[in-house]
Order: sequence, then structure tokens, then C-alpha cells
Amino acid sequence: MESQDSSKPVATGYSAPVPGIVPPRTPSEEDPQIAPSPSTGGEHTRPVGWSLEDDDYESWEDEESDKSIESTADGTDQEMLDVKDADTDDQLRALQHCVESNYKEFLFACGGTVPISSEHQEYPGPMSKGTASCPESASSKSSSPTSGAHPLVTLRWDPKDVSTPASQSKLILPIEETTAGNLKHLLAEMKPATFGRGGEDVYDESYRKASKLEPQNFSTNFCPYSTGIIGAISQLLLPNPKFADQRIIKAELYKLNVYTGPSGHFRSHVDTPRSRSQFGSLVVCLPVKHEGGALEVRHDDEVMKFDWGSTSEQPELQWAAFYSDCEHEVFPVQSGHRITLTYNLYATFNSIQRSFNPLNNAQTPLDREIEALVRDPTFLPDGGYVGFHTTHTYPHNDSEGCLEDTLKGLDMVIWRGFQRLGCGVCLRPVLQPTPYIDVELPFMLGRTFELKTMDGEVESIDEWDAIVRYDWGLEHLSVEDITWLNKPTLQTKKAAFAYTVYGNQASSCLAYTVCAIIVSVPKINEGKRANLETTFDVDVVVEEEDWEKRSPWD
Ligand SMILES: O=C(O)CCC(=O)C(=O)O
Ligand SMILES: [Fe+2]
Repeated sequence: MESQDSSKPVATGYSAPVPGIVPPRTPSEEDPQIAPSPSTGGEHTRPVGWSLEDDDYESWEDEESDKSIESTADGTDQEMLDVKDADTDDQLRALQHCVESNYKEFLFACGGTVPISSEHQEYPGPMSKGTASCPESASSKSSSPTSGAHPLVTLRWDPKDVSTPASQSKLILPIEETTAGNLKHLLAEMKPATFGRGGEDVYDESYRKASKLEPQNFSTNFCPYSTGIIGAISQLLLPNPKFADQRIIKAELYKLNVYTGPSGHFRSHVDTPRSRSQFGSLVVCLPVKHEGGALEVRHDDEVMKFDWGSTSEQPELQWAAFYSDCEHEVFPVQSGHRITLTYNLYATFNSIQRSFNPLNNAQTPLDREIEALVRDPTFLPDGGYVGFHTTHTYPHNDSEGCLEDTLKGLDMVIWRGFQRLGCGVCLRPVLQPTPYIDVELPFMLGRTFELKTMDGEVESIDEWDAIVRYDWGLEHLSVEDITWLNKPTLQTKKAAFAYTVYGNQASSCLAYTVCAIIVSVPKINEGKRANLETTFDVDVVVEEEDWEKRSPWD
């Protein structure tokens, strides 16, 4: 199918707006291409490009609904991409190459250390005053600046036997003589750590051998905000584009875990999303001697390893954070106790104060390539669709799709790169054929993110056909109507209904799905891309309560 066939959908320019499309704002005087959002407090404006709503396709819906799986089931998706490559111009090829060369440029995990001082003292944090609130450790009382080291770490827990003296339900780390004997009390209070397998919480030591305490049963003076860890993660894993609402991280304490030698471990899994806004996980290793137990995090064919077993002279807290859809595992602990605090990381917004990112991160080579392509009048002169297969999967539930505010790494750069130029952007699920069907099928684009087949395995083509056509709903656009910037690299274990096969918790209502970013490129009008000035719409004000809906804790 040719993308410029008149019966196919094309993105219309602003001169011929389609229903539901928000008109552009006038360009700012400072920068005619990139208009900043207003800085009025109390209200949030959303950056909007054009949205790809059903209305966009009404005229050809009938034709599409006749489309059967068989009509595209010839395994030519690969070929189609190659043919497109041959047809497209240099500018497109340059962007495709740039996208490819950027795959490895983006972090999917990061980590570091925080030194521990040998004294009990107040911790002023990495800056002279705490920059983020944290009830226990970021005290506002004045304290003399230290070298930036964390004070001795205290850990207290609820004993089952309420008559246990408080002095026996406490550890001071690195382990001090006064509390050393309490380690065995802690271990006695721990419960077996389960994990999610096929929708159920199970305890199976061959997959995970560890113990846990729930956050309501312990407390600590360690705070990931005041140590600067959350700030570092924010810069590395959740960077903000200029002029967008600034994403910030909410870290939620999840568990205290102990992996004990000689065999404590956790095999390969992804972290079960607790909310659509969860993007990452943080593990903090407390200063307790152990050997082995390295954490390995993988994304595509890249691997990052965090080995906290080797003992350093200087006591320290060691941490790692990663996108929680990345597979990871804890290798066996050989000896000692590997004691960790784990946190779920959510993307949320700074509701108290609007802040602007001073970084102009639209200056990367990739941004420039995107801009060159969109400005090229020979590229999709009548408008059309550009697609990008995301490099990560995203959580959704059975009624709401993935949140673009949680886009990771390269995915966010592509989204923002087109959106800031006035193109419409949307996230669509990519329906990958189930591995249980013996026939090779191409992938397809879905419209919604339903979880109808969470508990089943799709074994026949008829079943698959019924699910994607009637339950899920195929996107009106076919993959062949789209000029793709990359080929899909992500595979899910269970068709497109990528629920967590091995997770750290069972979940029946949230799943990760492979997505595609679909970009609607406006047509060329009088030599210029129509509506190119559109960047942020100032008329659409999203009320505070709409943001609340997105928060991870409702
Ligand atoms: O302890 C670690 O390094 C990772 C633990 C983990 O993957 C989990 O709790 O889900
Ligand atoms: Fe995990």
C-alpha cells in the first residue's frame, strides 16, 4: 500500500483543520519556532501537538473495518520497511540513521554511592539545605555542614512480640557492636519474599530466595531525596525538555529485602508496574558485609551490572535505579547478608511551583535531523504519518492507555522532537502476534490498550483475529500507511498483551505493552509546513484535578 494514495489518511495542515484539533498559538517573539508555555502559577498547561483521534479517519473507516488479518498476514512487514527505505529521500534516511545511532546513547539504568560518616550526626544533604521534603532525615534544624557523608544508618522494625525492648529492634549500620546482636532478630522478623508469576504471587526459592519486610513495619533515617539520589535519577532517567511541564519523581518506599548467602538470589524479571505513572525502580544497598549478589539490568543487548559485594574500606550506601520494564536479576549471594531498600519511582508534576528547564535540549543532532525532515518540503508534501517503535514498554490498565509523561530515553526525545514542531503525536499499542501461533504474522497497530486476554494464551489465528479486530480494535492506520523511522526491536513474551510473566509482584490490572509513537506531519502549504509554529497550546488548561488523576497514589 502506498502512503500517498488518495484513499489513505493524510495529516491535514492547519489550513484545513480536522475535528478535535486544537488551534496553534501565535509564535513567541523570542523564538518564532518554539513558544514557551506561560508561567502563570496555579494552572497547568499541557503541551499539545495534534491528536490522532478517531474523527481523523471517519471518511475511510468502512474500508478499514473490512481489513482482515489475512490481508496483511504475508510476513512482508520487513520488506515493506525496506521498500520504504528505498523510496524515501536523503533527509529521511539521515534521520533513520541518526535514530539508530542514538539507540545506545540513552541510559536505562544508573547508580552510585553515598559515603557514610562514622558519627551520629544530622545529615544536611548534598546541598546546604534540604531541597526536597522527606519526613525523617531532611531535618530543617540547623546543622554544621559535613563532607556530604550520610550519618550512620539506623533501621528500626516492629517486633512480632510487642514486649521486645526497642533496643533489640534496631540496627545501626555499618553494624556497630552495640546493635550487632540484633541482626538475627531482624532476620527472624523477615517474611519470605514472593514474586509474581503468571498473575499469581508465588514463593519459589528456585526463582527467588530472599526475605522481606513491608514498609509499614520498619523505618529508617535514610532518605533518597536528601542524599541527592532522586535528583541524580531525575537528570539521568527522567530529563525534562525545555518548555514542557517539568516532570519530577515521587519515590515510594516498597520493601526491605535481605538476600542471604550462600544462595539468596532473584532470577530474571521486570518490576510489576503499580501504576501507569511508574517508570522506574530504585534499589539502595545498606552497608552490611556480603559477597556476590550483583544486580544486572538489561535493555536490548546492553547490560549494566552493579556489584556491591566487594567490601570497600570506606563504608557507603550503594544504589542503582533503572527503568522498571528492563529485565534484571540478582545473582546469588555467596556469603553474608545483602540488605536493600527498594523504592518504586513514579513520574509526576511539580504542582507547587512551575519551574523551567534551563537546558535547551533541542540542540542535539537528533533534534536537528527531525527538524530538517519536517522542514523538507519534498517530504510528505500532502502530510502523512511517521512512526517510531518505542525502545521501552509502558504500563497501562484495561481502560486507560500509556502515559506519554513517562516516556523514557530516546522515546521522549522523538515525541518531543516532533511535537515541538507542531506535529501531532500519539502512543499506540503495537499488537505483536502471539508466539503460540505457528504462522508468521506481521504486527499491527491497536487503538486501545485493553487487557482482555490477560489470562489466556492465543493459540489460533482465528482467536488472534477476533481479539485484535473486535476486542482490542485495530488502529485505522495500517503500518503500511506510515513512514517508519525504525524497525521494532522489542519483543514481548505474550503477544501484545505484554503482561508481566515474571514480575516482582502479581498484577491483574496493569501490564507493559510495546508501543509506537505515531506522528502526524502537517501538509506543505505555500512552501511551508502548515501549522509549524504550533508547540504549546495556551488555551487548553488542564485543571489541577486532572493532574491528580494521574498521580500514582490515588
Ligand atoms: O535487590 C536488587 O538489586 C533488585 C531487587 C529486585 O529486582 C526487586 O525487588 O524487584
Ligand atoms: Fe525487580
